[in-house]
Amino acid sequence: MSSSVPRQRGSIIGSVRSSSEVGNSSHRPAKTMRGQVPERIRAMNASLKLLLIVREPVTRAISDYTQLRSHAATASSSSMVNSPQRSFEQLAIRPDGSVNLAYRPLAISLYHTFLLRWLEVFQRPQILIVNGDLLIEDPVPQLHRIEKFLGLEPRIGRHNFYFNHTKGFFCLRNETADKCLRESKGRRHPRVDPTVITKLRRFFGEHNQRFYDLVGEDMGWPEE
Ligand SMILES: Nc1ncnc2c1ncn2[C@@H]1O[C@H](COP(=O)(O)OS(=O)(=O)O)[C@@H](OP(=O)(O)O)[C@H]1O
Repeated sequence: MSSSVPRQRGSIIGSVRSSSEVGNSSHRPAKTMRGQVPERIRAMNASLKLLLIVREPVTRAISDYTQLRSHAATASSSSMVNSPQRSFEQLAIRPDGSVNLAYRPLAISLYHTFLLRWLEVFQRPQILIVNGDLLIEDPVPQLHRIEKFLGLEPRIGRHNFYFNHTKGFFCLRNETADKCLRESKGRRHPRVDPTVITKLRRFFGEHNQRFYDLVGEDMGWPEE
C-alpha cells in the first residue's frame, strides 16, 4: 500500500488469521478509510481481524499537523523554497470562527464517519478498538488486550519495555538491545491556543459520542 501522499496519522492494522499465512500491515488512513478498501480487504480474507488505534481526536489532529509541518519543512529546505508556515490555529479555525473541516487533519479525526464504512463490511467483533493515549502511557495492558484479541499466546510483559526519559516514551527491550521508535514517532507538538483546543473539543463532542455509540465504549475524551 505505498503512496506518495503525505502520511496522515492514525492506524488501522490488519492481521490475517489464517494459520498458514500471517500478515500485518500498517495503513495510511487517508487511503484505507475511503473508497472500496474495506471490501477489497474482505475479499482477501473475510475472517480478518482489525486493530483500530484511536487517539483523542484533537491531539490526533495536532499530531498530524506536526507531522505535515515537519514534512513541509524538509521539502522546502531541499527545494530552497521559503514559504511561511501557517499555524494549527489558522488552519483549524476559519476567519469567521467556525471549525474548518476542510482541513484534513480535522476531518480524519471524525472517526465515526470512517468506522461506519468498515462496519458495513466487517462484524464489530472483528475490530478491536485500541486507545492510543493509553498505549503511549502504558503499552503493556493494551498489548495484552491485543494478544488476547488475536488469540496469541501471551508473551509480552513488563520486562519487554523501559521508559526512555530522553524520548519521553516507552521503548522496547530484549536480551540484546534497547530500541525506541524512530524520531518521527513522538515529535514535540507545538503549543496550541487553549481557546482553540476548547472550541475543537466542544465541536468533536457529538462526533465522539457517535463513535462511542458505534463501538459500544466510552473513550472518555474531554469535551472542553
Ligand atoms: N512508544 C512510543 N514511542 C513513540 N511514539 C509513540 C509510542 N507509542 C505511541 N506513540 C505515538 O505514535 C504516534 C505516531 O504513530 P502513528 O501511527 O500516528 O504514525 S503514522 O501514522 O505511522 O505516521 C506518535 O504521535 P506524536 O506524539 O504526535 O508524534 C506517538 O505519540
